[in-house]
Amino acid sequence: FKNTIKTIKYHVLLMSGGPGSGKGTQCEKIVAKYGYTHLSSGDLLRAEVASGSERGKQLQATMQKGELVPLDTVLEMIKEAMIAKADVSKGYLIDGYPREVKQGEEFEKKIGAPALLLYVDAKAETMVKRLMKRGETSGRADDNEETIKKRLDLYYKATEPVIAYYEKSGIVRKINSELPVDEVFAIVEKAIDELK
Ligand SMILES: Nc1ncnc2c1ncn2[C@@H]1O[C@H](COP(=O)(O)OP(=O)(O)O)[C@@H](O)[C@H]1O
Ligand SMILES: Nc1ncnc2c1ncn2[C@H]1C[C@H](O)[C@@H](COP(=O)(O)OP(=O)(O)O)O1
Ligand SMILES: [Mg+2]
Repeated sequence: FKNTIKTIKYHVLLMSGGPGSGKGTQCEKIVAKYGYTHLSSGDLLRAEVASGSERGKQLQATMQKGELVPLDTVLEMIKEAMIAKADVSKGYLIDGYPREVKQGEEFEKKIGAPALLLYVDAKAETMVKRLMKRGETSGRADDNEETIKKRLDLYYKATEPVIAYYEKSGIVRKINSELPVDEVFAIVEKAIDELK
């Protein structure tokens, strides 16, 4: 694995922001326009849960509490998914990782340096409102009031420092996600088009 991952020569974009800020929504639009490979850590974890494996059961319990699953598990999943797409990928869009500074450090060590971090920013009040609405239909075990509160707390405590960590390398672009989806995407497009 180690050697394979080093041959990845395309852009790696990170999508960061709070729960319900609109990461997944913007990722879908990015994939449609730019053809990047979208890897959502949450989706990868939920797929493992859906498989019914023993590991999946443990992950489900952690996610239901709004806590972070072990770093090694999620990084290994992302790495494997990246390698599986290495031949066909035009670039990678990593959604939901890193969620803590340590995850960022390990990513750099084991995979490489990202080209851009899109910081999808919305107010806490907005995020809660969107997640409660999403919860009406998402079927997600973590889209309930109690877990949402924990996820938000953890976001401010563990994930926001990740953004400060990457700001030092000048790759952070802040995206105002209070705007309507298409207006948010216009800002995203600008940030991506500046690459190269
Ligand atoms: N700019 C926006 N304006 C209004 N609603 C939005 C916007 N972006 C996302 N949403 C809605 O908010 C909810 C959470 O979005 P999602 O993309 O799943 O966020 P995340 O992946 O960051 O948790 C979804 O129901 C989505 O339709
Ligand atoms: N990088 C990561 N490290 C640890 N746990 C993670 C993780 N990414 C996702 N998880 C776990 C904990 C999260 O609360 C849960 C859902 O993640 P998600 O689908 O990315 O949420 P959202 O899109 O609402 O921000 O999965
Ligand atoms: Mg998401």
